[in-house]
Amino acid sequence: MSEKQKLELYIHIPFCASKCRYCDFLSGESTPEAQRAYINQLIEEIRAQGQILPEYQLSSIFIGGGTPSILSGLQIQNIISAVYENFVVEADAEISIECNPGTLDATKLEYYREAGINRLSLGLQSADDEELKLLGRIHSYNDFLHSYELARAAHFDNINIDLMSGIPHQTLHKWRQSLKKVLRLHPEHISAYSLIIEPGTPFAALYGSEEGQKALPGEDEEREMYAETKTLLEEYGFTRYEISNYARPGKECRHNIGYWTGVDYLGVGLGASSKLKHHRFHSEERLDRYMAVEMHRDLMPLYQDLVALTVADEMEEFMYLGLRMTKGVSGADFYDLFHLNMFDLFGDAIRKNTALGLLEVDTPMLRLTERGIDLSNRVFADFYEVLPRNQALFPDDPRNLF
Ligand SMILES: C[S@@+](CC[C@H](N)C(=O)[O-])C[C@H]1O[C@@H](n2cnc3c(N)ncnc32)[C@H](O)[C@@H]1O
Ligand SMILES: C[S@@+](CC[C@H](N)C(=O)[O-])C[C@H]1O[C@@H](n2cnc3c(N)ncnc32)[C@H](O)[C@@H]1O
Ligand code: SF4
Repeated sequence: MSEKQKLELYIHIPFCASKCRYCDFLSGESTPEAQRAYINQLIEEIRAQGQILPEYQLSSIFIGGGTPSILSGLQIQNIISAVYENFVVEADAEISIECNPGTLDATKLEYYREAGINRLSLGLQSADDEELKLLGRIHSYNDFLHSYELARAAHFDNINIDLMSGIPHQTLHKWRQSLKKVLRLHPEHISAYSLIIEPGTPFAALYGSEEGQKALPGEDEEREMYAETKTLLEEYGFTRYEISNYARPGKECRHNIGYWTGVDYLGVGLGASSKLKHHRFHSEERLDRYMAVEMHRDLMPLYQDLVALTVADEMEEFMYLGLRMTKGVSGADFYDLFHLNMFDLFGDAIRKNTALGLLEVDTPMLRLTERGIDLSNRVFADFYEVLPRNQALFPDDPRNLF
């Protein structure tokens, strides 16, 4: 029997208790009936996808949202059972679920464990109650502590905590206080994101204008927060392995590493993104239309913005996604995948950014410098749509026809 290919599965749960004021992810309030109907449709989709992708086996499953922990433990278990019934799942697969503080209880956690979930991601965002209120979160720091203790009591030994810096009126001191409170709990993983003011959110109306921006920490302060995060977390035994992600040894998130290293992934549920068989697409984003897809008949109505990736697209992705990781990208891995020399192919971008002190070469690795991490978007832009898209470069690849 031929060996199965590696696939990661993302499962989207688009429900939240209430909408946070900064968030533009695909999620909203709903009724228990709507949630039940959605889960039935999601399970139909999982069945249908399992049937058309028999050549794959799952190395990770990530249940994200929205707020997956708003569902009952049994509902989550039913979703995961459907995955096991329709896909081959590797024995040591990483199975994560995102949980919001204040929505967990011991029973839900018991169901999660029984279902095989082995990693929890808790969205704390801030350990300061004033900041939580300003963000529009439903929980207090004490609610979070309670959820965290329940998770430990249920023997979860791989817990991530999401935090956000750059919150309006946040100072370096306050950020440090949040980090320290969290570090005292000894989680295995911390994601520290910078708040992005997303168009169309209440935060965009409040803080998007020139006047509003004055409430946000300035660029220098943000950079200081960033530097402080690394210093403090390293003191506590964490390593930064990606621009926003820190882990204790061996606790890096395998699912997210897959996104940055070009592993195929399938997203199921409303608006989920996929990269599969040299194509990129995402699922229908409108709930009524998602619910109307006849999963057992034809999945095509589900797929939006389907694009075929050329070899050049995949080479560029290898660079600008791989460079997000602090260890960088390997010229040897590039050669194994594409049979070309990464340092020649991207010579201009590499020379320019090494001269600027933003990239460093440590053969066979190429990685961002500390300064390069601060200015990563500038570096990534030099690897985006720079290769020629013609037959001459890759004469044998059938994907050039696209
Ligand atoms: C989409 S949420 C889902 C998890 C869960 N509902 C929660 O909020 O805790 C995943 C993470 O994205 C981050 N996030 C959401 N909106 C963001 C924004 N505008 N800027 C930066 N990070 C954001 C938060 O840290 C959040 O924990
Ligand atoms: C911002 S990340 C947070 C991960 C977290 N820090 C951790 O270590 O587990 C997770 C969010 O990204 C989004 N996401 C991840 N994979 C996705 C996919 N394939 N399609 C759509 N959204 C996705 C979801 O909104 C999910 O809540
Ligand atoms: S709980 Fe998470 S997904 Fe829901 S609105 Fe808030 S940040 Fe967005």
